[in-house]
Amino acid sequence: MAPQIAPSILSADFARLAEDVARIADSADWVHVDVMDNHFVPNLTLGLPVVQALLQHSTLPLDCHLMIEDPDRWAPEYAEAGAKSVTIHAEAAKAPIRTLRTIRAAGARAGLGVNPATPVDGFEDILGEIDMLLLMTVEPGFGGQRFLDVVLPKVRRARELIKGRDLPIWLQVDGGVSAETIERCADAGADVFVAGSAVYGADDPAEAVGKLRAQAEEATAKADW
Ligand SMILES: O=C(CO)[C@H](O)[C@H](O)COP(=O)(O)O
Repeated sequence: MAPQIAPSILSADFARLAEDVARIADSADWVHVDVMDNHFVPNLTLGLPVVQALLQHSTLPLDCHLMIEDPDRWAPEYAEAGAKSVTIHAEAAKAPIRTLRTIRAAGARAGLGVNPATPVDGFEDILGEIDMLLLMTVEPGFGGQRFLDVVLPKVRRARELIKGRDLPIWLQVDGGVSAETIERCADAGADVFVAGSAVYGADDPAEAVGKLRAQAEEATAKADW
């Protein structure tokens, strides 16, 4: 799959979300929405009502990343509301298989997210339930953090597992993805790139997306996976 860019609105202006989403509508593939509950992560952002409102204004599909304590309860609601991708965290879900299946049944792509210190090998047996694996490349909770290089071997390992099973699973990296780090992520095997501050911190967010995409495409073309 060609690399996809998913700007995170965590770094957008929360008072002008619809306008900030419109700024990347012609250049990005997804709008990445960070839902945080101040329990799973030490930050509070937005929830279902804001996602429902954004769905009325976005021409891009929404990729909802639930950094919340009870994803089993809430994930199906995001999918039913119209989010095209819903990611739950492995560290938080109590019934991940049931929840992933419910997300799919509601017509959305089912994502499983893991924090930097969570290994991916334990999830090999449930890869068939997943449409996207999200590897956090910072500790979740805040935008603008420094990329954790220590996660790159896990990106490689995840790509190997996906390839070994010949499954059409997307591999997303999230956190500290920028012009400085995106090539290393693509080289290791990522194909969906979340970028918050690198996009919304730029003077021209659409142009920033285009540059990130070009870098990811070039690195992917040279990669050995
Ligand atoms: O999930 C997140 C934080 O938990 C954000 O999506 C992520 O950090 C994006 O922001 P940036 O690109 O600035 O790191």
